[in-house]
Amino acid sequence: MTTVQTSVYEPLTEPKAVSLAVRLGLFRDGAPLLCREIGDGNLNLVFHIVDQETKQGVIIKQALPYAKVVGESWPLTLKRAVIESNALRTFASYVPQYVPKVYYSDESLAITVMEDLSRLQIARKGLIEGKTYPLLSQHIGEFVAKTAFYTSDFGMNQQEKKKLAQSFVNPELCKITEDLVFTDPFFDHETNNFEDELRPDVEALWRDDRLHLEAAKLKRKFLTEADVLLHGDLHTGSIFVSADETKVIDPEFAFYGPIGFDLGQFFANLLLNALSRPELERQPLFDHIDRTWDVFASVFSTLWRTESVETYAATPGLLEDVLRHAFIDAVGFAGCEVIRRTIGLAHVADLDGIEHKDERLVAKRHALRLGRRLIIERAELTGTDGFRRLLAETKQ
Ligand SMILES: Nc1ncnc2c1ncn2[C@@H]1O[C@H](COP(=O)(O)OP(=O)(O)O)[C@@H](O)[C@H]1O
Ligand SMILES: CSC[C@H]1O[C@H](OP(=O)(O)O)[C@H](O)[C@@H]1O
Repeated sequence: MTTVQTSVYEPLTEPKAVSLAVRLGLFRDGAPLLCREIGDGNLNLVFHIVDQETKQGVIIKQALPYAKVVGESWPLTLKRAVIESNALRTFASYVPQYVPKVYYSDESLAITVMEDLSRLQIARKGLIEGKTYPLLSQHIGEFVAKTAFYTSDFGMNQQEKKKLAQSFVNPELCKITEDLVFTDPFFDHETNNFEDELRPDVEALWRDDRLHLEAAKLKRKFLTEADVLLHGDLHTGSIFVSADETKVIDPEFAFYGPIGFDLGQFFANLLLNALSRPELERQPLFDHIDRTWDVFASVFSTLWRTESVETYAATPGLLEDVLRHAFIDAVGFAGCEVIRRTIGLAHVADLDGIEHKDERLVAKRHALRLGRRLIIERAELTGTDGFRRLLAETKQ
């Protein structure tokens, strides 16, 4: 992967981002440039630089040496910028239509310079506004199927796969997920963050041995299964979308992990949006879950049958076994994500944005019951209609 190493690290400011863009020749000479730092995520700086005449823009994303959401007391590797730019390039080799173009990256500055996607909207924001995005699930199903298959031992040379997996060893970012998704919300941990009124519900989760056992099994999978190259944080805030285009951003958590993980994160964030809506307005979210799984299973199966490099791929029953386990795991991972986005460190605007406190608490209690059942009963779901059923059954 070509990542340049030129300068000594310093966090950029808006004027410095403009100077860098000019130095890199990203704009014509004398272009009237306007730069704004627009990062609204938990970790990084994002500079949007636009030529005021041509309206053409670029994005410079820069990692900070700490987690922005917490501050300097939480140091974090700058290497995540290299992981992010390399993941975007790797994904682009399979599904260029679903990722921003990377123009340049610099390891020392921890920057990725990429395509400006401002013409699109972050899916979480649009879904909160009630938009439906008819192609979102078809595109995400295809994105996950192709990136998973082509980076697996079935879709690429198995020696090359080991080398690729090595280049995506991402211990510090994985540790964040191991803690914030799989551990802290299930125990009385200082990173947790929830309304006082939820304490009895949360304490019940902390005492729930059955839940602990199943969450532990899912965490173990996340820790040990180097199956496919994952995005690693595929929530609706990591997806830009419009009526006809979808682009996945922010793969700094990329690593080799269990095939069901990205699907589970995506399902969970659709469910969190469903929980934030009146019942009668939830159908588009269920439709997205159904379609994501159907497209994923269909594209993955076709690639498996037509392009597999592994002798055993033709063994009757193996593909069905892989898909079945991917689904069960995705359901369980979705349960963990639903719980952590409700009571853990990093929340979602879908739930936190519910204005009326009583309604917000109702939705959050519902989320906790749903997450628990998804984790515990994951192997009993026979298809994506199980999400609908569990959401209905966990209503108070
Ligand atoms: N390629 C892009 N084009 C336009 N805006 C972007 C682009 N990448 C990121 N952004 C903006 O910056 C925000 C934060 O980016 P993100 O990659 O999610 O950062 P973080 O890693 O801190 O979560 C996004 O929500 C979006 O508004
Ligand atoms: C301390 S990181 C918390 C949380 O933030 C990440 O999301 P994003 O970078 O998209 O804002 C990731 O989900 C982490 O778990």
